[in-house]
Amino acid sequence: PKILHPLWQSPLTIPGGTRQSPINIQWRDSVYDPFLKPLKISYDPATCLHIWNNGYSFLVEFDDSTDRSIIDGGPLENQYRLKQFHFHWGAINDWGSEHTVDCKFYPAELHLVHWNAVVYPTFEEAVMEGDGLAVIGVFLKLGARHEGLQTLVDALPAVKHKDTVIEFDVFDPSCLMPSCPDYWTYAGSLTTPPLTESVTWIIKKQPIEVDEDQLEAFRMLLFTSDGEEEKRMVDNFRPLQPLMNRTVRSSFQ
Ligand SMILES: CCCSc1c(F)c(F)c(S(=O)(=O)NC)c(F)c1F
Ligand SMILES: [Zn+2]
Repeated sequence: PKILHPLWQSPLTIPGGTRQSPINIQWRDSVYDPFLKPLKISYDPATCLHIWNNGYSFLVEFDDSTDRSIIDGGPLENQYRLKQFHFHWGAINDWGSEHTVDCKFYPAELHLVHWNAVVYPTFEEAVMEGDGLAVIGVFLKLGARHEGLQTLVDALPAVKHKDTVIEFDVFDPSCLMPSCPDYWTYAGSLTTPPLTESVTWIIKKQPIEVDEDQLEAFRMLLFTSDGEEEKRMVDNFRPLQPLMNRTVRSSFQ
């Protein structure tokens, strides 16, 4: 029988998929690559547009019609434009991240999605190409309240239901970056439909800290639309996928 994911009604593994995400990052198996450059991040806070509950997560979307918010360097051959960021989280603090490190889950994971506008004319086309997307993954761990995240948390009640949007016109996602420059990188895929194998993953080694109230604010969002029977938006992470013939490289020794 075809086993479908309860949330996404899509196959848990893509037939013929050789570079699916997420994966467990086994620290000792990652290979230091001295040729990896530092990641360069330059975001313009004015490119922030709105927050949207799309029924899988809440997305903070950016104006990607110019190169005002971009990343460059790292494992990338071109600069990539910021399209949106979103999170994946659990019902409780014991799990929630998509990637794991030495089989350890974090309570949540931030994804900043960028696309290769140097080579591809649209985001939709980049989603279908092996070098089309670059996603920065940042782990969230329970700790001190994150002041930068709080402005986002305060807006979440306005997007409680699926398909609700709220204007959000100034936010600098750089405030969500950990101070340590170290990262792992590997070739992978989207973790939500269309699950295309188009992502260069850049996973930051150092997590950021958020407090319990901030994680609870994520958990009060709903998968469901207004008027439907309420289903809390939790556990919106995909199961781990086989590493297959891939090496995870590290930017640090
Ligand atoms: C056509 C996709 C719409 S944009 C998007 C997204 F909404 C999303 F959730 C993920 S993810 O796979 O869940 N996390 C990396 C993506 F990669 C994305 F590119
Ligand atoms: Zn994601």
